[in-house]
Amino acid sequence: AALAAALLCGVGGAALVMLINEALNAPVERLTGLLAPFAAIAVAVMAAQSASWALFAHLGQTCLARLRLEIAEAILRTPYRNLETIGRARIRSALADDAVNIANFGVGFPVLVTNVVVVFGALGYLAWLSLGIFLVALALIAAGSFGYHLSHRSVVDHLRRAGFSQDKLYGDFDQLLGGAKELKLNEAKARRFLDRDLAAAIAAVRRDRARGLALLSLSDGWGRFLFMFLIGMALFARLWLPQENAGVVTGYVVAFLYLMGPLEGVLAQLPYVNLARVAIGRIEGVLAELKAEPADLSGAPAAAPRTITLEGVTHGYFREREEDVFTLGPIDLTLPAGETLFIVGGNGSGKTTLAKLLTGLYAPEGGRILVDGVPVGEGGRHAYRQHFAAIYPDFQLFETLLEAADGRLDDRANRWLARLQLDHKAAVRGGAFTTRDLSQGQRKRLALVAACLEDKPVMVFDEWAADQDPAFKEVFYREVLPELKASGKALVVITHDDRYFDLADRIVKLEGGRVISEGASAPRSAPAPEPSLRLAPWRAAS
Ligand SMILES: Nc1ncnc2c1ncn2[C@@H]1O[C@H](COP(=O)(O)OP(=O)(O)OP(=O)(O)O)[C@@H](O)[C@H]1O
Repeated sequence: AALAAALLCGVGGAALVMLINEALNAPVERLTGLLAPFAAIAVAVMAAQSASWALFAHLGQTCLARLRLEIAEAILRTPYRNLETIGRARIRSALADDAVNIANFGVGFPVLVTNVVVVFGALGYLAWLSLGIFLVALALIAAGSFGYHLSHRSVVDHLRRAGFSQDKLYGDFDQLLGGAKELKLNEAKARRFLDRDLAAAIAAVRRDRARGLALLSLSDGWGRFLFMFLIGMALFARLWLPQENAGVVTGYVVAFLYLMGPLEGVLAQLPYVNLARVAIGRIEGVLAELKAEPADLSGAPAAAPRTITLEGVTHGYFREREEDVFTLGPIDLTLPAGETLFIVGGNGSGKTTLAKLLTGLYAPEGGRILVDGVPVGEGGRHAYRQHFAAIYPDFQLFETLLEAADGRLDDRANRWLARLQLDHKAAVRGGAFTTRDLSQGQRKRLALVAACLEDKPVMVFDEWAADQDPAFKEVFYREVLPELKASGKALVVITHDDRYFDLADRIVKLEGGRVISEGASAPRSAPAPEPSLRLAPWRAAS
């Protein structure tokens, strides 16, 4: 419908050119006969134009909404490791700028269609007026279009390059917002970041976009020049084609002048067409990388596992810059229901990586995972992940909680909040936290409430207690964990809190990606040695 309305508008526009020319050359007695058609076509053009613009705007926005949902769905369905390697900046860029460029094209598309139809209709009329002049005009237009086409290829190249620079820019914006505290505390650091990193990324986008658009304006100017040339050619055609009558020449000049508007409309839309072309390519690229992992989403939740077993499981990170690979494993580990397993080890020893493998966020590169003796295949990983509730150090605290089966979510949540000494700060009403604006440690407690309410058979805490005060650490290790354990859950606790190692049923210690010890209890760490790196003493004011 949108396209039909745009076509109608274009055909009406071309008809108006003919009518105007007729009216200009018609004797007065014929003029009355042309008045009604002129008025009718003018009204039809206006109505068709409004309709096509409104419909295309609707189409553009619908397309934008669907695209965003499609990308969001793809983000959810792709393996987690894929998201880490593609990077947030690129995905955000696709969701924001690229998608908007496509929607903008949707808004401008009727202008393009209408104007292209007007241009072609008027050209047809001109061919009918005089084939000789028309053929010369056509040859000129063909030559002009070729020049246009050549410059457009490099326009698209520049715009594509601007897209890559934009990904980097989005990454820097993340750093600017995420690192606002650090930047405010250190002016030199802020200036360096702003003047070097951010300014360079902004300049790169500006440079490539500006070059692309400048090149486009050159070809735009070339198009306009060509048009003037065509008008001149029609004006002076009688010098070379004396047999042409003045009426035909007027027809040409009027048609060309009338066409200036539509042609400018087409030229003005070309940057948007190109931006949209580049954006579509980039979104397709991101969507292709966001390949969905096979998953059966319809299945009923599986029964709680009695044991989860990792057999020779490995995972490697390749870091291009250092040409280095960190490999975790091979790891052999069995986690029975109701067991509290502590995973300990130094920074970078692979604890979080192991937790990501255990929870199914990473697919094992080697080895396999078994649930009650049955291997978890590629297609079963989605269902497998549903056995876990985990709080990672970079947890996300969602405002709303999942509705409980018994419909008493608020009661249960508020009881948990009281247990975690947060009832004076926040509450759960209508399945949502009343506030999330709390301290980091308090927000982590809210995340703990959300995780407990999910009521999963296995819970993973990745350094959960690291930012809790000593009193609450005590509550967490001595009350919350035993209570969760008593309800039959398997608990995996990644921790450095050696004061509480005695609470573990088993402790696994990692070093350099390998299990170096595993046992019912780990030796308490020896008293801390004298620090070899002393902090510089405060310099006394001289
Ligand atoms: N996203 C990543 N990309 C590439 N390499 C990574 C990534 N995450 C971790 N690594 C590598 O894996 C190693 C183990 O990281 P991991 O996060 O598992 O350690 P960890 O034991 O949890 O450390 P911490 O106690 O500091 O949290 C790191 O030393 C690092 O070399």
